[in-house]
Parts: sequence; C-alpha cells; structure tokens
Amino acid sequence: MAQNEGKRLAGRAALRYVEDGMVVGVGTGSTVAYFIEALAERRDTIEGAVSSSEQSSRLLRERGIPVLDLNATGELALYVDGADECDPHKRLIKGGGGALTREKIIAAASQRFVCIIDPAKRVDVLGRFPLPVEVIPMARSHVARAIAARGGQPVWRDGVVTDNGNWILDVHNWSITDPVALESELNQIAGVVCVGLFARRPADVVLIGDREMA
Ligand SMILES: O=C[C@H](O)[C@H](O)[C@H](O)COP(=O)(O)O
Repeated sequence: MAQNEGKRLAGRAALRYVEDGMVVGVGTGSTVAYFIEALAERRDTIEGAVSSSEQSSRLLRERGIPVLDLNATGELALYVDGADECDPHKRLIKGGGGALTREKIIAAASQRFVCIIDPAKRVDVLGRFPLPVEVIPMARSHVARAIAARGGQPVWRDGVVTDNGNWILDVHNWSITDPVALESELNQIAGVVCVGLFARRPADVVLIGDREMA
C-alpha cells in the first residue's frame, strides 16, 4: 500500500469514533490532514475541535470547523492524532512535525486517544525515528549534553521554532527498550519542555490504514 493511501484510509477510519455533539481533539501532520478533510463532512454534527498546532487550526478553519480553547471545553472524549512510530504496546514517538507539546497536553486531557498511522510507522522497538525533545532555547546545549551522557545523539533542528517559541533536539541512534522509564527520566532534565515519547500515556486505539491494531 502506498504510504499516502495508508494515511488517507486511517484518517477516514477515525471518523467512526466521532459522535454527535463532540468536541474533538485534533493532532498535527499529514495523516491528520486527511482526518480533518473527513471531519469536515461531520462539521454540522460536532461542536468543534481543540487543535494541537497553528497548522491544524488553519486547516480546521478552512474547513469550517470551529477551533475551541481547551481551557473552555474541559476534558475531551476523543483525541485523534498521527505518530512517527508505534510499538506493539501502542507506545509512540511523536513530534516529527514539532507539535509534540500541545499534542501531549491534549492526549492527557482526553479519555480516548485514537492514533492514525500508515503501516510504515509500525516498529517492534521505538527509536529508529529520531526522538524529538522540545527545549527552552537557553537550555539547548545543557539538555544536549545530558542526553549524550545517556547514550543518545542529539541534533538541533536548526531554524525550527515551535508554536510555543521553543527549539527541538532530535535524538538519533537510541534503541528505546524501556520507553516509560526514558520518558520519565528525560522529563527531569532542566530545560526540557516535552519529550516526544508517548509511553506513559500510550494510544488507546491504533488504526493502521483502516484496520484496528490488536
Ligand atoms: O509533530 C507532529 C506530530 O507528532 C505528527 O503526528 C507526527 O509527526 C506524524 O506526522 P505525519 O502524519 O505527517 O507522518
């Protein structure tokens, strides 16, 4: 299956979790763009969306879907987002598009996290995709040294500024055998805003193309 076709099928398949009257949490990326396209068909039946990025907010508004403030909506029933990698326990690497922090906030505030991926995103062990870590700009070198001391190879995503005004380090060559422990450990480094590991709060449902992962 071509990768874009897998993304399109997954984006459409997520519609089956959308119920009338919902406020839907919406992630970021090329797979989510297909979901937003499909969600537009339901725009008159939902209340609106909480968005994880400026990019998704723009797409939602272009499709006539109201973008709401998470501070005003309360907890959400549903969050739909893509991922860069997914292991058999539905633990994820996210943040290839730089939206990891807002994505993690919405995932934490949602009862059900439906992750939409194409088959190429499945891995047995996380870490082939470089792990994104959002950092406060002044802490970039400090965090990079702390990560290198733990065996990772951090590379600054030079020129990229997140929606929160921060920078990103992409950590290469890490075979992440205990993602829950690593997520907790990296969160403790001063200057780290968010780690692109979604292991402590994995996805609840993973759609690979239009099929649900067991
Ligand atoms: O920051 C971006 C997000 O975590 C995306 O969900 C992730 O990078 C996957 O994006 P795509 O669907 O474009 O492969």
